[in-house]
Amino acid sequence: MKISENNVILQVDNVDASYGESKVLFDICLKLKSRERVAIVGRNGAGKTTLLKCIAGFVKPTRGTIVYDGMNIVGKRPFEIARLGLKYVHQDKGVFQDLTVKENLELSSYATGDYNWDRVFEYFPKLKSLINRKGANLSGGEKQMLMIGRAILGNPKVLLIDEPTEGLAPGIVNDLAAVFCELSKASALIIVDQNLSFVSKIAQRVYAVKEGRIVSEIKDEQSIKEAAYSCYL
Ligand SMILES: Nc1ncnc2c1ncn2[C@@H]1O[C@H](COP(=O)(O)OP(=O)(O)OP(=O)(O)O)[C@@H](O)[C@H]1O
Repeated sequence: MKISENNVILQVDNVDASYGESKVLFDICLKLKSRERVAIVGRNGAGKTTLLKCIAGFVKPTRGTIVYDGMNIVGKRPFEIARLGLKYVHQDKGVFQDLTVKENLELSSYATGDYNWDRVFEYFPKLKSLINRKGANLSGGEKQMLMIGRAILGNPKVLLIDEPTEGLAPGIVNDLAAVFCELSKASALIIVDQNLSFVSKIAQRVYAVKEGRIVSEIKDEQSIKEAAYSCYL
């Protein structure tokens, strides 16, 4: 592991990104320390998912650098970045619908060489009882558990998680908050979420994004919720 002295595992500097002629990210700079929990908030279409996709290699920035574990990863392909230990949990994809929970986990184990499913079941005991159920027949919350469970195989250093609470009941959202705090003992997390009460429970720092730019960085836990609202105005 090459984590730098100040413990920064991921550093994004001056990143721009476009879809064709349409520029959606402007001069994005952010950093993430080892085992830190950072949230990104902002309105629909602000560019949050695009930012995660740039970091994970699905969208290539038109400018800037993304240094992960001491290495500029711009231009690397998503599977290469995942193999280096930086995993992206998509907003609505990631569970193979026709495969069972077991088969879904097997695919990730095959890719990572990590067959320690006990760790997955420690975080998400319910998955054990659903082991033979097909992905298509899982509830939204169960799918979310499976996607995160798959992502933690291989012990990633960084997890990027896109809208984990979307469509989930409040009880499950609370459980997820506890799981994320536990997960961050092993991996640093960047979570994109519009649920500000969830964000204020889990995030140690928040970046607010508006129209493709980071408009504020909020470090004070007391004011995370209040300040995060500013990017919705
Ligand atoms: N594949 C694409 N091709 C063209 N434009 C895109 C594509 N994906 C996203 N966009 C546009 O880029 C902008 C940023 O989208 P992005 O999905 O990153 O925003 P977001 O903040 O994650 O939004 P949401 O909260 O609704 O998921 C939006 O204007 C969106 O329409």
